[in-house]
Amino acid sequence: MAASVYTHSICSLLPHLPKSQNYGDHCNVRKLLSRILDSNALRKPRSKLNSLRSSKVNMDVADFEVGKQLYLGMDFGTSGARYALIDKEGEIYAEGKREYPLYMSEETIDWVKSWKTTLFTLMEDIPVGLRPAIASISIDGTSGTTIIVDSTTGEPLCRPFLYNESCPEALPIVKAIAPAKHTVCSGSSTLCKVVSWWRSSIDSSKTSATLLHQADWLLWLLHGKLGLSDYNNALKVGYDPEVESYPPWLLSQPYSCVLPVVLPPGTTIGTMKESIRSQFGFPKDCVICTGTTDSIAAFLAARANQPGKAVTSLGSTLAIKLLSTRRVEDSRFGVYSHRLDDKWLVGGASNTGGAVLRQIFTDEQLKKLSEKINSAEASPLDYYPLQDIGERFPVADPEMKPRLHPRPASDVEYLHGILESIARIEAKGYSLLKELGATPVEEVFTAGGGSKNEKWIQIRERVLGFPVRKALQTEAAYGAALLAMKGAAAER
Ligand SMILES: Nc1ncnc2c1ncn2[C@@H]1O[C@H](COP(=O)(O)OP(=O)(O)O)[C@@H](O)[C@H]1O
Ligand SMILES: O=C(CO)[C@H](O)[C@H](O)COP(=O)(O)O
Repeated sequence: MAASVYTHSICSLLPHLPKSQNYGDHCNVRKLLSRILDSNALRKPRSKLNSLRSSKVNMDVADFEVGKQLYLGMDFGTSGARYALIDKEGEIYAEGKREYPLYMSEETIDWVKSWKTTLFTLMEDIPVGLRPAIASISIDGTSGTTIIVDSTTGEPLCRPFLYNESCPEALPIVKAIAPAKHTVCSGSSTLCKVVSWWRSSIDSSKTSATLLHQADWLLWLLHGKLGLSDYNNALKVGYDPEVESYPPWLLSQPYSCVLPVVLPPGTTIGTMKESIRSQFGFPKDCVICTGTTDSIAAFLAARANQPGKAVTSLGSTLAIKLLSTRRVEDSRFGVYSHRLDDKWLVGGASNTGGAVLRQIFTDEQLKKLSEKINSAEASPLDYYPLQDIGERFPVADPEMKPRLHPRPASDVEYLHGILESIARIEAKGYSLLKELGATPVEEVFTAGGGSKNEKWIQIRERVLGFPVRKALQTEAAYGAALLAMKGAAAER
């Protein structure tokens, strides 16, 4: 028992490893722990582990026009959280970011405490002089990050299941009830996580539980109404955004009692809790709106509004979103469609991406080495960059192994090979969407931390074969702020 508890606790340390994987035969648990504690994010001495901050006020508060309304978006990504404060013209008044502080208890990261602390730390970073003008707030989070909470208190009943964790033991049960190739038929789906929790929890928890996603839970902290989600976050538990309801095959399950009420993204839920409002100096009519997922917020930020336009989020993970007039889903390849008003955002999320780069290079090294890459030349190196075993898209294979060798003597060549290999995965993703019937891609905008790498954009344009450029707004927090603006407009 001790071993399994310990393994379980290590699992939450290494979110990129499948939850139910038997670490006994994969690696020494101590080695896993030393790896996460040695990673970039944890190199600072414990005393320095308070969250690192950067923020920018783009307008002089003294010039702020009285009566003007501002809209606050917050993005809770993989490695940290950001906020953007904009006006109705989309002008950024202030923005900031915080890395997640790591709270350890018995070798386990307390992600819920980290996210909650980061939420209120970000709110403290917002210039006091601008807070009275904030009309509405929305939040995006990582998709499929699942928190089962007590329906009365909102307190988590177990540790969260992170976005890229997999519960393969639940997959046969889900496949037995869902239509073939449905979005939930993936080990990393929210429904597999709910089934996994349901099978392992005691009866008393079952009757008093509610499912929330990361963004839902953070928004609940601000508005205080439990059990509300949006149809982007709820997609992977089985909600059908086309008919705006859960399907009968899901409602007939015993665990359907935990399912949240689902609203469109950017819907006003209510005003901010008075205790928080008065503590931070927000206005009495500041409304909290339903959120979305991080890669959809990044798409919204890019303002790509024509079918055929796409956004690739080069964050910790590679997520692609193509605006299509046709809905496509095929869990065999990790392809699903999110609804965006009357169109569909077709795509998927790979486990490749920036987090693999960060395991090998610091951001400063990435910048310096990238400058030396000849982006016009194809790299002969063929990798499949993953942090560890398991891939979600464009191949849904929980057993896929990372391939990052042979490593050349030159770090410039090595980085070139990794960036080009990730570009090939991106290209495979877009050609797969076309094969499955989505509107063919014409142009790709780039969001996320990797969007600052001009050489990578040039490599990707060569590999993809169509125009690739950096989005005007590359932060998902900007997209969440646009959702807040939508919610406030609906209130007027
Ligand atoms: N110059 C760069 N070139 C390529 N990738 C970069 C560069 N700078 C940062 N990154 C990558 O950006 C990622 C962070 O992007 P971000 O959008 O903040 O991620 P997330 O929100 O998913 O945590 C890191 O994993 C890092 O490797
Ligand atoms: O990789 C991820 C974290 O960054 C998420 O899976 C990402 O949100 C993609 O999910 P979705 O396509 O549902 O937005």
